[in-house]
Amino acid sequence: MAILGLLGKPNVGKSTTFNALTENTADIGNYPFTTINPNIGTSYVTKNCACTELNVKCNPNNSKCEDGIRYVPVEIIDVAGLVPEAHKGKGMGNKFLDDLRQADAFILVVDASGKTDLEGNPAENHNPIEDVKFLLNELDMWIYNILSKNWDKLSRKAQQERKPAKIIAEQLSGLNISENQVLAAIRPLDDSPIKWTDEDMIKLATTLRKISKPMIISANKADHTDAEANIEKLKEEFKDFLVIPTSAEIELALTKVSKANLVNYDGKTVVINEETTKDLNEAQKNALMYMKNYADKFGGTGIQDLVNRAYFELLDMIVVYPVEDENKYCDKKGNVLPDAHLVKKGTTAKELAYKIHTDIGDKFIYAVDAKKKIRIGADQELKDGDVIKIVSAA
Ligand SMILES: Nc1nc2c(ncn2[C@@H]2O[C@H](COP(=O)(O)OP(=O)(O)OP(=O)(O)O)[C@@H](O)[C@H]2O)c(=O)[nH]1
Repeated sequence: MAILGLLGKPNVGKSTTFNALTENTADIGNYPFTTINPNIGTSYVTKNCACTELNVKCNPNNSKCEDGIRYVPVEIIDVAGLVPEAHKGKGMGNKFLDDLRQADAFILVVDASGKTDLEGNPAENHNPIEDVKFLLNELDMWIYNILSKNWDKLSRKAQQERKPAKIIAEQLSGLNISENQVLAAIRPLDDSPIKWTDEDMIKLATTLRKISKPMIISANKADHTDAEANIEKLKEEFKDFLVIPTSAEIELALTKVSKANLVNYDGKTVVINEETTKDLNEAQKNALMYMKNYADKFGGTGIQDLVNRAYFELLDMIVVYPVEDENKYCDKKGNVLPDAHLVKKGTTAKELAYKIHTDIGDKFIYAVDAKKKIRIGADQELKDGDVIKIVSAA
């Protein structure tokens, strides 16, 4: 399962983002994560549930469905504030950078209001472009440090065995970089690894970071009056990145008032509950109105978009529904569309079988596309929203 990492300097709203993303997840279902690390939390992606298209009522098990929207659990890791030179150990940098190793994609949180300097201290007119640049540099230097450990010895070995990509992929194991990806990354370099300069190695680290750690920029504190111009600057400067304006503070507050039944918030629009809010004081009513106006104007706070776009666009994942009965779309116990699985686009029917159980994969015979009621073979690639029955001898 892919993990999303939240990354940023101190005081940009990372914890607020993390809390907003993980606040509402207690009732999602039996998610498969067992971690007890306090900075790892469960959030979810949202997707139109297959129950609407099939016109059935579902009984989710590993996820939740509300008003035709499926909430599929995902893991988020919050990496404590990064400061410049973290890769040299500044501000407990290396511990945090090691946490990052686990993440498959990042949300890079910046303060779009420009009210915090590079170290996270209060400031005026700080340019958030600088924040993105230093964070990317920290990541590059972190990979460079791993890459260059024992490089004298390793480069000679790579030279002798003529397998530099294999040796580098091993050196970076844990970063999820395949030998083929390394091969593409080292193509512009000299054939002899012992001739690679420090500059070559830093460039290689940058290329490998781009390959292995895709990222979205969260332009947070977008509710602040000074944010708009900075958001435009970020979009202009980082055209290759998705830049999403967010207000973690409003999202967290909306999640809480929604839990308290004061509003109905579906992630996009806010409906104030007249009944439960009638005894609130003027200031409280104004606060609700302010949040409602913000969410209505921007179609939400951007926070859920971060997760959805990270999984569906950066990581290129789709949602599929394994079932045991292709006519009733249910499992053995009669639960309709019980499980929603997030899988990489390109996953085949047999690979899905392996994700369900090794035995089911080993003894795979064929699969059925339950929507079309047709048989599909082991190598058939699944499509988003597919409902799949696996037939196996297990
Ligand atoms: N206006 C506004 N303020 C925000 C927003 N998100 C966070 N803040 C405020 O920014 C400050 C820092 O937020 P945190 O979530 O603690 O920031 P952090 O990045 O986790 O900071 P560290 O824990 O030091 O790494 C707090 O005062 C928040 O209330 C937002 O969307 N809008």
